[in-house]
Amino acid sequence: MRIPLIAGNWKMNGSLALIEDFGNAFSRTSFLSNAIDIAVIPPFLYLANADEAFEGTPVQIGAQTLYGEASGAFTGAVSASMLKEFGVHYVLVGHSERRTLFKEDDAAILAQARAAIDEGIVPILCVGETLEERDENRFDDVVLGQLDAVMKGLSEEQRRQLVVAYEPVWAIGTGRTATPEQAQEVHASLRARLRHYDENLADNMRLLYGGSMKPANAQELLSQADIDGGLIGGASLKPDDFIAICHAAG
Ligand SMILES: O=C[C@H](O)COP(=O)(O)O
Repeated sequence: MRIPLIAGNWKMNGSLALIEDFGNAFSRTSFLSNAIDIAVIPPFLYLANADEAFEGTPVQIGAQTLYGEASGAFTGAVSASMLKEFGVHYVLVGHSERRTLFKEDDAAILAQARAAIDEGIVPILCVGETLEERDENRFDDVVLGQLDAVMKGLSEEQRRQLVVAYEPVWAIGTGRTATPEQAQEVHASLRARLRHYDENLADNMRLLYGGSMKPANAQELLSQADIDGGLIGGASLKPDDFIAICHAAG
């Protein structure tokens, strides 16, 4: 019912050579094309090369962020229509690194999600609690608050375009993965909250897990009832690892 999505967020890593390596690796790999969706999310500068390198493979390209305005005097920013021109299918919004390092707040994240949807790009909304918030048992409030901040600002039709990624901040790049039970607990809360908006939406929305997912733990995480894919950081930089995770989902 929900097609798994495995998305590799390269963050500020990679090179033209790595794009080529991935293009070659995916050309040699066979997937059942309708069993799983796959995205590679490199830095902006490599999007055109990635689009070309992944031609003929099931991989779609994604962007790591965008700006919530259509055009104008916003030095350094990139709009949804520009991403669309480069064949971008997904865009991350609200990644914890953008929230923390680039001070993006809920209003900015909502504007980004709307701008993406208006251009037919699928926003992957990232939500997640810090270690302190988990230790204080506030993770549900934090994560559901981040979800509501975007859901409340979207129309029913717009909500249907969204993918959500739960990424506990304490598990990102730390090697410390949430246990499958911890991840499933939060995913179940997210899905329950989605039911307040629309039963059908809750059944169909894909909820990804992110945070130190790797070939060794992917299968167990992905077999949880409410985990519909992964948002992979470090392990998405090695073709063999990333492809192994894709196979675990398919
Ligand atoms: O966007 C990806 C996440 O931040 C996870 O990163 P990680 O797999 O390196 O922990």
